[in-house]
Amino acid sequence: MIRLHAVSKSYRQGDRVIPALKPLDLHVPAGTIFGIIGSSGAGKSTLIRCVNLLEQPDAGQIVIDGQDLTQLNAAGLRQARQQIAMIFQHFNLLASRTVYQNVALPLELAGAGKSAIRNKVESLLELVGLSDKADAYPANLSGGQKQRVAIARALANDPKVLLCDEATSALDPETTKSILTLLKTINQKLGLTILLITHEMEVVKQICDRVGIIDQGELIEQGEVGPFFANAKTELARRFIRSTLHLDIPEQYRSALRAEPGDNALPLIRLSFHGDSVDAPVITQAAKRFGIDISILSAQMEYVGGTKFGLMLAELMGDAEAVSGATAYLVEHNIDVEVLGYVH
Ligand SMILES: Nc1ncnc2c1ncn2[C@@H]1O[C@H](COP(=O)(O)OP(=O)(O)OP(=O)(O)O)[C@@H](O)[C@H]1O
Repeated sequence: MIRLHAVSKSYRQGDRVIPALKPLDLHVPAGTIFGIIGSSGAGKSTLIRCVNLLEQPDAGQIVIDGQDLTQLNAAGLRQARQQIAMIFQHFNLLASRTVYQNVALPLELAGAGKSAIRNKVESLLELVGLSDKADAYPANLSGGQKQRVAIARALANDPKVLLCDEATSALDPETTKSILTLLKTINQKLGLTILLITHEMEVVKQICDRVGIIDQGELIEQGEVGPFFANAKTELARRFIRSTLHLDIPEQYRSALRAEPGDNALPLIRLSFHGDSVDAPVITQAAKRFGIDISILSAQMEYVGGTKFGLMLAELMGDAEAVSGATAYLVEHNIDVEVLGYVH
């Protein structure tokens, strides 16, 4: 549905050239939800704004539903954009119009008749769960309700593609969940293709089918969400994945933790599981093989896209040689091991 071929973009500030996107290919299959994740300044906004030519790329092709947008004249582009809706972090509603009038606006601009507009707006407000707010003004709505109005408005012209520019970044976690659930419902009910950008891996985890990670204008890794979470290759991807797991060191350990090993000190380690390592009984095997005890302080396992991954905090108890043998054994079995310190 969406194909980008060798799309690149730089900004110019006086004599300075700021590269924002290096030549980049992307394919978002019809009916899927594709999430682009990256840190601040990585190029996410530039990328999504290039997809509907809000930002003009320097080079490359942007093909939506078989049509190369870069080849269209102004009228053709206006027409093509009816198929590509967009929602934003700050909702961009018109403050002087009611909810009903905001959703009706694209239909009015497209020249629809009054009764067609009424039918469409009513069904859209029902879809987003705001039928009772038709006459309210944006100022009297919560952030989540505002985003629901923006979604209804975006769907008014039956687009094939929905672009979401950090659509949940201004919302609290509960509201974020409900908006993401709504986006998934729309994706499934209407077969809408969704491309979203976010800096939160939770968003990807909750609704995306595929994910791409962007760093300094480059799409450095992409794939289906399950395998991506299970076997991310780049350190940046692994860092984003770890950010969805929340394992704190218990306070009593934190205060006893030292950076240097010493006599009778036990290493406290963080194990990251991904891919095949999760199902294998590697922990017990390591303990048996090297004659050590492993005390698990806390663990979090997650299921994403049908695969498991997770983190564990554990203390290794045994002599130094056995502990380092066991650590190497865990690494050999596809587990990332990080020594957080030594408990004295
Ligand atoms: N209008 C502009 N003029 C000059 N440089 C720009 C402009 N817009 C973006 N940039 C630069 O391009 C690079 C990519 O910016 P972009 O906004 O696409 O990143 P981002 O991943 O969306 O970041 P954030 O999450 O902070 O919004 C950055 O180095 C940014 O400073």
